[in-house]
Amino acid sequence: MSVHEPTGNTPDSVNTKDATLPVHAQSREVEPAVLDGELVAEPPGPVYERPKINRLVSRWLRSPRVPRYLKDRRQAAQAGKDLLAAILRSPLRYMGAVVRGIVAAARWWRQWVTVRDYREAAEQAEKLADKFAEIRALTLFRWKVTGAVAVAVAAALLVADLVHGPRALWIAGGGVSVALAILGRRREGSPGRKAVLAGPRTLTWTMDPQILVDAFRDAKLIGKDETLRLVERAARVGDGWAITVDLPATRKAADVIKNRDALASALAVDEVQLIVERVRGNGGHAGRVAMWVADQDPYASPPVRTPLLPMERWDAWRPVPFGRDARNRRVDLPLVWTSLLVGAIPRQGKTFAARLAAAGLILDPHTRLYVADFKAGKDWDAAAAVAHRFMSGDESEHARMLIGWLVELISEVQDRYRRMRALDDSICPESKVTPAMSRDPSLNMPITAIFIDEVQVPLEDRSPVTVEGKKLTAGEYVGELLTWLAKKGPAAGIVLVLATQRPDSKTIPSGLRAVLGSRFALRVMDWRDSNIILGEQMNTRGYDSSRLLASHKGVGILRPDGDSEAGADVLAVMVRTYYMPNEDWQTICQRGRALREAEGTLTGHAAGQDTTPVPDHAAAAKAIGAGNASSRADWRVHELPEPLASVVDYLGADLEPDGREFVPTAELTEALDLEATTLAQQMSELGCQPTRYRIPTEDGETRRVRGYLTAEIRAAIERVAADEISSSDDARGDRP
Ligand SMILES: Nc1ncnc2c1ncn2[C@@H]1O[C@H](COP(=O)(O)OP(=O)(O)OP(=O)(O)O)[C@@H](O)[C@H]1O
Repeated sequence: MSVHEPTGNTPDSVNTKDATLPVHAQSREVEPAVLDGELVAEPPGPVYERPKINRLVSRWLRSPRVPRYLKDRRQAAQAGKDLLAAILRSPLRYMGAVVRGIVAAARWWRQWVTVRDYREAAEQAEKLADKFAEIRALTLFRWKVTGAVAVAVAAALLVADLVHGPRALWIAGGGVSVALAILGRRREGSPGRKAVLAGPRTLTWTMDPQILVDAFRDAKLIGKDETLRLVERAARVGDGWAITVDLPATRKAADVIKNRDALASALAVDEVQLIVERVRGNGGHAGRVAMWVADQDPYASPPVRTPLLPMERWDAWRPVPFGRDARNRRVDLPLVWTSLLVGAIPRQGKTFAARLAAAGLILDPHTRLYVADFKAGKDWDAAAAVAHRFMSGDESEHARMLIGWLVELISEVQDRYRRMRALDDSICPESKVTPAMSRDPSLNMPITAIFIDEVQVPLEDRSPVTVEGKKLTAGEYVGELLTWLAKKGPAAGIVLVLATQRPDSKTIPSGLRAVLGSRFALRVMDWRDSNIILGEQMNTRGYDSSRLLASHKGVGILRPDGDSEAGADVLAVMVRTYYMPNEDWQTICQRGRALREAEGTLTGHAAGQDTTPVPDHAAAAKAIGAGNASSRADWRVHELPEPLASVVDYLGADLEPDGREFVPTAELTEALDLEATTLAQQMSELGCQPTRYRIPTEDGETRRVRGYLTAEIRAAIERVAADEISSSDDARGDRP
């Protein structure tokens, strides 16, 4: 029931703003406000009927007590197959159990008839000689009992045969075989003879779950007396077997992922064949593991061509088809609102991977492209037909040209933010470009992607540039501009895709790496390089791209942006990129050009208007705050002695004043593979003394550990830099 407000003769004082202001009473007889109302019955709220049967079905499906094979058709089919296989194998298994039973019974009888226990007791008490006569008598007696029982059984069988016919013999034989089968059944921990050098281990866990449990125990993923719980029985999925199990309480699925190699060894498969994932969300928990074991190397098959090839066009806002995982599931890569770093040693497929990302954007005519190919090959040439700006070369002049582009993009981003602030909320609800805004020609805010292949070339360029009176190398300036763009650009619709052959921290500034959202690491030389691309400690979580095989071209570890839909569920995934040879790439670029011509969005280099932007360095320097930029760059410029250089490498952005405050010695020794005493000695030679510091532990407590304050490490770097400068000044002074 609700009371409706009066509408007709409402006094103004009730509804107008002024009425809320205090009013001085003119006289005592103030006319009271007359509120006119009407009682009406509240209309009944909508009743959403849920049929009972639906409720039952949903409870059935959600109940943890109902086994999976009664909920899922695939699991039911697998259960049926398993049952059939068990029935077919049962005669053999029965025979095996009977034979084992006969052996066990014979062993027992031998021990009994030779009075083994009595004899051993006498031996231990060193009274065998005294008891010898007794033991002999007992042995004789037991032999006689055996003979009597054998005669009695034979006689009983003969009588039964004469009275009831051979049926009786069959029944007796059946009964004895059942007893023997029970005696010889396989039990956990049952003793058996184990071969010293058994044959090769093979993958038989799909038949015998005990082998899976043993493998988890052997890999030390569960304790000796712990076991697994089956969530989804082993079933054929694609070209392999999938199974989902629950670990014992307190064991973590993350640890299984981390120790995938040990599990692969215990299961006798190559680690590329074993995929281990956590089951997340409603159907999963921190101890639920989904495993998939491929029948053979999943990357040995011919690569799959990109599905973009037959597409007429693509929407840049949709994640771009990037590749397939080992289970042949599609892996898409969101690009808008994020940025991508691709790293690997040469000839592993970096350019191919970066081109895949580009292909999706090329097929959207509302996307603007900047392509800088510092590889100076012909891999990117076809993109010149669609790119707003294009260059190919590895000289200093190209690095300078890139600086011009980046400064232009910084002004563009600032301009976009300014204009977005002025836009109506219905068009621009947050300070972020939306799909509609990016396609509106009047707003001129298209998704703008900049692809830089072999980005280490401009980042290592030592030619001097002067920005607002400050002297920098071109490489440092490029690093700072890229860092700013990677930080601020994505929300304004700028996508950065950087590919590098040298993913070390001296080349890619840690500040830049820290703000690149998505990472793709193809094969690298060691785990440090892998961590530099994928992020700190990723090797300890089971993601190390140095373990990939050289023959697996295009296979890498993709760590999607944690903020994106793809990155919300998985930390990282191993993927083999789609194969897009040059002719497919050229076709896509030509199609992209035709689309842009039709939409009237062909601009810049592709449209023959290749104007070099006039860089507004003053605005860019103001934006990136050139002052603090150089202090960070200093760490890279100066040649640091070991172990300081490795510490700087390892800590990366954590060493910034707004990064970590303290780093434990144990963490450094593990990361740098150094003895604690060696590290302490070398660091103290550089004037860096360890200290004790309280750090939070996993259970919420704090613990005092030894380590270094990052401020101390920064001070040591500055001392080295100061020494270097003074020694070079001295050297100059000494010159005649
Ligand atoms: N997904 C893939 N499937 C199969 N082969 C691939 C795949 N991606 C790349 N390749 C092969 O790997 C080779 C090297 O690729 P690419 O040129 O991209 O390497 P790169 O890492 O950029 O090398 P560089 O560092 O020398 O520039 C290509 O010639 C291609 O044949």
